[in-house]
Amino acid sequence: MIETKHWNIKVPNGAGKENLITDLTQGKVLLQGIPKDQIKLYSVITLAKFIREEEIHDKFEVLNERGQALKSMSSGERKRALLDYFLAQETQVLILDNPLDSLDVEGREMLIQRIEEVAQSCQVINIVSRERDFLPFVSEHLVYQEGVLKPFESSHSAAGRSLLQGSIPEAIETIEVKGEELIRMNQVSVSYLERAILKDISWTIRKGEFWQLKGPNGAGKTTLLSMITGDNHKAYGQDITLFGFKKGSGESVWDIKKNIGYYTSNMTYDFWRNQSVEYMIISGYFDSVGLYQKPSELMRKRTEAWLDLIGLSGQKDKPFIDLPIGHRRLVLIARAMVKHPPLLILDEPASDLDDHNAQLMSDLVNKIARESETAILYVSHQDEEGLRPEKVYELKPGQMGSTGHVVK
Ligand SMILES: Nc1ncnc2c1ncn2[C@@H]1O[C@H](COP(=O)(O)OP(=O)(O)OP(=O)(O)O)[C@@H](O)[C@H]1O
Repeated sequence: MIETKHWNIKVPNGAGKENLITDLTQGKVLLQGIPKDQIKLYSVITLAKFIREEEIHDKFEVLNERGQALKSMSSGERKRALLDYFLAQETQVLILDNPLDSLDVEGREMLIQRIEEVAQSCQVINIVSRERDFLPFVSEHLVYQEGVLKPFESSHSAAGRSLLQGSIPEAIETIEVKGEELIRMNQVSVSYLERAILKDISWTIRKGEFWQLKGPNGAGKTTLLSMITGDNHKAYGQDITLFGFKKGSGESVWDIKKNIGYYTSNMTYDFWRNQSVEYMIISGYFDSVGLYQKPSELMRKRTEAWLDLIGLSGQKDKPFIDLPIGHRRLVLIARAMVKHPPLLILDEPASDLDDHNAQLMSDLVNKIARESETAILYVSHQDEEGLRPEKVYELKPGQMGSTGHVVK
């Protein structure tokens, strides 16, 4: 009997992961001679297809143990549910595209164990952006570069050295907030259909503070954020004060939104497909992305300074969508920051990034924290090496919903 070889393959951002996946699923590399219907692929694209089926055709093929559909699950819950669905099917080869990304510590351990069990009877190919996501029981390592699979050698990080040159460009106008507090929540609780998610959250964010919000998958981080951004009607009737406005006191959406710069990793793929890199940053000065107003000279100058800082001035006319993912991430963070909002929210900014780009991103966020008056709320289930939040707020799940704790 021939021994089954499992593979960890590191694919740096921009190396052409889609081409590799096509070659694998068509049996052109590593999997020669295996029937195509015996090769299954788990990826975010597969996940998006299942969600579309739910939305358009009311077809609910993947449910979790609570019978919940993918659409209303948290991002980590979705990943787990889809992987469970795949792992339950018999197949000769399972290709996993970044399976551990955005899972919490416990979720990662459970999943690694589950994949190891499955690997007794099927071949596993684990494609990752970061070395830390290599499956520990797999001994064969490769890296995909210039369209070719090569032997893998561990890369040495440039930790401690700043990768960005220059300073954070200044704001054009100051956005004033009265007092020292930006956000105050007092005993905030949220439930969905009898299920308690958040329990008695009391939390204050003050001007200029650098917070990390963490907690395991499904703990309620996104739900808590939606209390701040005003995107959840469950915020009404709660004791919440946002930028000096008591929630429900007649404040407009704009009264709140003008104070927030927002970035979430979904934005990297979502929209603005035909816009240039320069436009993407300039549009941060305007309230609406679609309505292009004429930028002032000063806006252009500041945008140029941002492009210099993130090392992309030579690429300003390029379509945003053609940039590698790590650069798109920096552009979107710059876009969220151009106005120096009182609060910058970064929701899972490291997801899908490789080691080098994750370090660049952390570098930029640390710099913003050091050199501006903006408060930062960095949301992630996982600690990011090199990131230096001064304060950490942690959600801890419990029977009655997650409780919140200042742990640093
Ligand atoms: N509209 C909804 N209906 C029912 N349940 C919901 C809804 N929205 C969220 N939930 C549930 O609330 C819980 C908290 O979800 P949330 O997305 O806030 O978690 P999270 O901490 O951001 O998780 P992750 O790290 O996995 O993204 C999850 O169990 C989720 O399934």
